[in-house]
Amino acid sequence: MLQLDIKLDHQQNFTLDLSYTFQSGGITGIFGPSGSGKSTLLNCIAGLEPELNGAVIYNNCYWHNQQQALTKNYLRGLGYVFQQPRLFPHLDCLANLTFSQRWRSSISTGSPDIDEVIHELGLSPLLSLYPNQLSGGQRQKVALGRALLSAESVLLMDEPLSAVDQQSKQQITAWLYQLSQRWPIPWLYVSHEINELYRIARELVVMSSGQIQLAGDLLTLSQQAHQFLSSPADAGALLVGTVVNHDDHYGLTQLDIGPQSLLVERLPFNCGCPVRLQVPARDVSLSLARPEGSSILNILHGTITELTPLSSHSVLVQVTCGEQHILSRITQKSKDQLKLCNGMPVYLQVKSIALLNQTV
Ligand SMILES: Nc1ncnc2c1ncn2[C@@H]1O[C@H](COP(=O)(O)OP(=O)(O)OP(=O)(O)O)[C@@H](O)[C@H]1O
Repeated sequence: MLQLDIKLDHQQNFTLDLSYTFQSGGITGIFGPSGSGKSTLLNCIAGLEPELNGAVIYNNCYWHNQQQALTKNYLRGLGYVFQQPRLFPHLDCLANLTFSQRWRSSISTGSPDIDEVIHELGLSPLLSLYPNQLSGGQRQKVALGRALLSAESVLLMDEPLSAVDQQSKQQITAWLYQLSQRWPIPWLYVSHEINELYRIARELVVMSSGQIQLAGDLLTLSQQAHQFLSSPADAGALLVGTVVNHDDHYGLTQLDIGPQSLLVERLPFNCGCPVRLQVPARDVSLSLARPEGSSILNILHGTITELTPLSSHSVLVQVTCGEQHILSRITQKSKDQLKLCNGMPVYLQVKSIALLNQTV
């Protein structure tokens, strides 16, 4: 457990001021606009902010109290992936990966060994290469591996996959999620991509102007996270479903989301498997009567629970279906023509559904 009650002034331009407890086990996603203080928060934990005031307490041990660092940063047992990979240029990949292992006093339960890190990050062909022989994405993977192999107490990850291609990103986030389930240490993961956090996080912290605006269980907070997106086009709902049936003839899988079902492209999971799904708001349309003769397979019904103007021309509509919420982005004109308001029953046509994670 990592407890923070901290304050930091950066030359009177910016103040970080927050109190929060990061639990062990499961990833806490840190989200917020540029300049909201996400990196500064990680640096405070890492002992890299000399002006820090307040308390940083790891498992009842004060790392920092008031204006004094009580545990040197290299003795905190941290794994830290910085925004820039910061590899040692004179060491090859293998030596970079293993560099910090010599400082480890113990190996924490559930942590990965070097073979697993090399395999999961696809580093085998790179081991004898030097940082200047690597692409940006490859350098980031080595930095991630180095952090995972050096961490004993806390993992700090500042946009660790921002330079990695989409396919590798999906594979790596799936692995990091599994890892976070078996390795019970606090794990802070900064990303600008809310979908990346929807894939891996258990908790979400949303920051703005150096303060925490929202914090708690990811599934609960995902309903409000769209307020903080820089682009409304990214808005989408996070849903939890369960595999109930496969239709091999049509290559489809049926997922239950509460009392209603969705059909998605055939998934390689057994019945009963829980999954996290994302439904982009731009791919959900609304109608007052059940649509007939549509090629869209997924038609749900629910009740409007929130209407949020996104601009003078578009509106984000939250529709509650059982205990889950789906977002639909429509035009202001459609909203006016249909006379949509809170409490109104509507049908939703869902055009696309993305699988985020194989488990909840
Ligand atoms: N050493 C410093 N001296 C003065 N101001 C700083 C210093 N480091 C950061 N800041 C300021 O602190 C604020 C928060 O910066 P920080 O890097 O923590 O934001 P962030 O949320 O991580 O942003 P991004 O998402 O762009 O990485 C910014 O206004 C920045 O200009």
